[in-house]
Amino acid sequence: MSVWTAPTVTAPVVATVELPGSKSITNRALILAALADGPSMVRGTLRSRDTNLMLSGLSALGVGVHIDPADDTTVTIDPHPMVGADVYCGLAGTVMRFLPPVAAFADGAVAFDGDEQARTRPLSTILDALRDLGVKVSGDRLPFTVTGTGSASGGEVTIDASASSQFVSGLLLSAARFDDGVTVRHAGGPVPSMPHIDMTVQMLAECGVAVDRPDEQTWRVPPSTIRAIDRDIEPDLSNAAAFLAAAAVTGGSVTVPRWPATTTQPGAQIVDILAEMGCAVALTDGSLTVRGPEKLTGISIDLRAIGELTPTVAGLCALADGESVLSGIAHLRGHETDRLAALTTEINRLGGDCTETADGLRIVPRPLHGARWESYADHRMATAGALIGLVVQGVTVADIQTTSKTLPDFPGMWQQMIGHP
Ligand SMILES: O=C(O)C1=C[C@@H](OP(=O)(O)O)[C@@H](O)[C@H](O)C1
Ligand SMILES: C=C(OP(=O)(O)O)C(=O)O
Repeated sequence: MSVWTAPTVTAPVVATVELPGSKSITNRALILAALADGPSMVRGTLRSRDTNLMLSGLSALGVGVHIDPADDTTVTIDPHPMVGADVYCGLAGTVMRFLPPVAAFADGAVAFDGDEQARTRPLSTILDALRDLGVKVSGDRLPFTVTGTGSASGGEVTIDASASSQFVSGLLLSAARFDDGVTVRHAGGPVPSMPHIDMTVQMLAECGVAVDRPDEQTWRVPPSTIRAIDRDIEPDLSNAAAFLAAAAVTGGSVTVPRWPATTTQPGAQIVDILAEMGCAVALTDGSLTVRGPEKLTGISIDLRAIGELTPTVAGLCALADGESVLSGIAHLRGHETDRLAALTTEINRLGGDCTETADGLRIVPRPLHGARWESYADHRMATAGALIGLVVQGVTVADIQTTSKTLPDFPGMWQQMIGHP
């Protein structure tokens, strides 16, 4: 496993950073296009491990996937009758939770597998839901098999989505194709990452599929046609967060072009977090600029809706003045790794003071020193290590390549940002 020496800067970072497409929007767009009533073109497609796995999975199922040879971010998806296949999910939550409902419409057995670490991610909720909707499923976690017959009855299902919003999104994305549609009711603790469910609902609406909300806990999708549409994918704002944070910790200035004026991406909320920690933020002519202060202040914040920002925010807190408390994120124990344990171990290894609470982290800033920062196959752990390493000498990050889960060339982009080609 490669070890990467995180570059340290002695001057404020001043840069403009172009971000590739959003993972969450890309993988939804690909699923919807595969289930649509004709070919669709997706422009600005993110080409990273998670989205390439989605493209491979769809292609194995028999869906036409045509990549423009002149621009690999332009992809045409041509729906065909689907067949039995082997599908590899890697560590991608969006693949392991969005594709099994699609497999219900294949004619044959679809065998799913994934990385070793993926086998412990919560999955049984959506597999049980599929069984309740009339789909044949064997297994409760990776590896498992969905045996499709070309159609499935659908109907009403009650699930506990408190471990992941992706259970709801996965069912909704395919719901219109079930004979009776699908009604998903949530019963359990609070659902995390609600903006990601709003993203699903909005993208379905763009394809002509209306999602009815009889109450806060219920989503109802009648059987209907998913219209083929062409889409442009927004830049990935959760990935932008690590680069904007570089301005915050160095007192510098980072600009991200093509920042959407309105978005369902929860990553957009990094702007409010950085402002609360003392940064100046400005959206000018579609570009977002963050200017870092002399010293960041700590923050107390409930991150339940925006959990995927946690590693970046925790990195900022470890470098801020004053205590920070991050709450509402117990479900991060089921992300790529147990992120609460991983952040606590790694921040403390550098001399920091991070404690796990029942549903989050308490971080008290301490002077940090260099050490090896482990990534746990988690792209956001790796970028958090790079962030701290910008201002703490001697930080090395294990397995920096794991960032390719959602960014094709993080090390290159980071070096370019700080002006070290
Ligand atoms: O639907 C999506 O695209 C996502 C939903 C969230 O998952 P959880 O609800 O499991 O946190 C988020 O953390 C993940 O990165 C992407
Ligand atoms: C939780 C994440 O990913 P996944 O889509 O694999 O759940 C993430 O990207 O922070």
